[in-house]
Amino acid sequence: MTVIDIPGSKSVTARALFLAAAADGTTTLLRPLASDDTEGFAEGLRALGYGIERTPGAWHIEGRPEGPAAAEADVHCRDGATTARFLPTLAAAGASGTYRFDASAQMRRRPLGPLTGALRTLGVDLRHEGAEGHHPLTIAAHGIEGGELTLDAGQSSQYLTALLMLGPLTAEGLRITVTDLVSAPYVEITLAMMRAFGVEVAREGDVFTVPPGGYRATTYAVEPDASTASYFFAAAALTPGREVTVPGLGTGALQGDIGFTEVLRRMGAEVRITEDATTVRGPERLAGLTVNMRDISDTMPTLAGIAPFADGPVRIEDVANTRVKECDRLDACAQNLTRLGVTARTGPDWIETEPGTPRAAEIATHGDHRIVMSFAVTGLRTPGITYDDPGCVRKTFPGFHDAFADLRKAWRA
Ligand SMILES: O=C(O)C1=C[C@@H](OP(=O)(O)O)[C@@H](O)[C@H](O)C1
Ligand SMILES: C=C(OP(=O)(O)O)C(=O)O
Repeated sequence: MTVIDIPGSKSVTARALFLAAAADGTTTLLRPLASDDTEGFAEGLRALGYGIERTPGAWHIEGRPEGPAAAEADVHCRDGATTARFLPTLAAAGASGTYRFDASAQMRRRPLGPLTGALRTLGVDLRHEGAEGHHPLTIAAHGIEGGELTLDAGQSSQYLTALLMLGPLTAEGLRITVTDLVSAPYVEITLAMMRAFGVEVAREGDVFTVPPGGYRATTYAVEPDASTASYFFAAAALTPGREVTVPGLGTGALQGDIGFTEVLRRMGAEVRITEDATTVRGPERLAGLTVNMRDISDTMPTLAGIAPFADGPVRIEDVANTRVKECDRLDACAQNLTRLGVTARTGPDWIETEPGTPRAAEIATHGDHRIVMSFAVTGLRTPGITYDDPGCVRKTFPGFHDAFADLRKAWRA
């Protein structure tokens, strides 16, 4: 059995930073993720005037229920959509101040129109410099009254998460009716974490009612990142008789991406989930399958990376929004599988692969951490895979290559 220590969850760390910054008091965040996305989030908070101190294994955030301390700020959100969507929302709730937000070239292309539209509906003074619904943008904060909203979160659940977290910072609270929702388990993370910071959201079907009143500071332990864990679980699934155990992700895990292990189970892997750990053991043969990954689409590339080794076709459905992530992931997966000599087809919201024997090639990463990490799993069975930008793993897991090399070494021994 190989025990893997997976760094903290990006999604949980980003939410915790937002909630801690807005809370009344100082929050201690245990085992936060230190990666480009979350460092970018913390840097943005500092630019807005929030105090963050670090001690080994912990970040301490001074909450400011009244909003940013800075009267003006220029915030670069890097390549992180949580930063690019959550931080402007936090700043908009401030009593006064003018804040400009920009992001990487890819993040500028990624949409946030339904979120900026909703903020404007709430009376936020928000101006785009270029295309509507895209970075860069400037917000002139003057507090938010609150009220009713209708939101289409069919392209990204992050719009809904941002508005839910905003709710307690408005004078009257928010009532949000959601007409469509993708990546639904991420909203469950949001609701659970808001509860940990003292706010109970009432939910009736598609309607979320968020009370005013602000957040309470707390001590919060970040669980390991379930999407990151998927590469190690997939590695076990690809290696008959090998086991990977990830402590800290058990039956109580907040992240929906732990559901990737259910996909591996359907393919034949043995999966054991206890209260505080998940273990995957590789089967003799991997079965093909058709699977809907709408809820867990960050793990779509992970499955694409091992799909050629299944003994039947693998078809992944309902993942249209993976086309507006760090790259167009459906096209990037198909392109790289083709480079490896594997037959892959895509449609508007699906990808399908045929069984094959990948051969060495350079992976076109498109700057996407998940493309690198997914094809690193393929590389367990395909010597000679290289990447045009291996360093882009820094977005969520700067230590990935070392951790994966350690796994390979352990299994060779
Ligand atoms: O809320 C979050 O932390 C996230 C939500 C998901 O995005 P979408 O809702 O845009 O699919 C996921 O892909 C992303 O990595 C993190
Ligand atoms: C899509 C991702 O990130 P984000 O949307 O937070 O930039 C991801 O980490 O796979």
